[in-house]
Amino acid sequence: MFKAFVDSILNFFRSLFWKQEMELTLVGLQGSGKTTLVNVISYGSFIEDTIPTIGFNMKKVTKGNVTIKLWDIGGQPRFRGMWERYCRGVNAIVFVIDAADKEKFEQSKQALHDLINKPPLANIPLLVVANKNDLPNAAGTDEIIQVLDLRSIEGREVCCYSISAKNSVNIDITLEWLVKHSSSISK
Ligand SMILES: Nc1nc2c(ncn2[C@@H]2O[C@H](COP(=O)(O)OP(=O)(O)OP(=O)(O)O)[C@@H](O)[C@H]2O)c(=O)[nH]1
Ligand SMILES: [Mg+2]
Repeated sequence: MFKAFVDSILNFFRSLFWKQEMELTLVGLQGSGKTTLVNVISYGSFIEDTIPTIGFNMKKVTKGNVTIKLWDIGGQPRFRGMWERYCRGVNAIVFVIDAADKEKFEQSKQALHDLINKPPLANIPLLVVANKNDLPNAAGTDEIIQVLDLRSIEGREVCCYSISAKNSVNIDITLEWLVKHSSSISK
């Protein structure tokens, strides 16, 4: 009883003084669902008619005491040269893969490893989100970890979640991981 009272007082003061700002960059092949995920995080709802991202978009959202700047970079081949620049100095990289599009797994693996092997991106935490788990043939996390060879990645925090931006599945744990594991590298 007394402990609960003390905890609530502490939480109140924490909420007054504890503020966190972070920047995340979302990358991944075209059509994997980056913009849809950003929309779900920002507005809490699925927006069906996204158009391919040309270049990049930025959205700023506040969740409790955390303000998150989300960089959403186009996944078309002509924009992939921009990925590294927008990943420099961010608190975490979010790599989005369409878990149902198995034909593109190899391409995703290449794109991911090309990116994270760039020296300026060393140590930046990496969250792989296997999106579209609402589709019947979507691969689960074990398969994604294997096809993307995530176990070979060393020297940074790495995690993989199976999500559905469409049905808002596992969006909360995705954000929780990002807030908890984000490095304090500043842009
Ligand atoms: N079934 C299903 N469809 C999804 C999901 N997330 C996104 N989509 C659909 O996938 C398509 C592409 O989504 P976008 O968010 O535009 O993909 P993107 O990664 O931003 O694509 P680029 O901007 O071209 O790189 C759209 O038709 C979305 O409605 C999901 O969780 N489940
Ligand atoms: Mg997009």
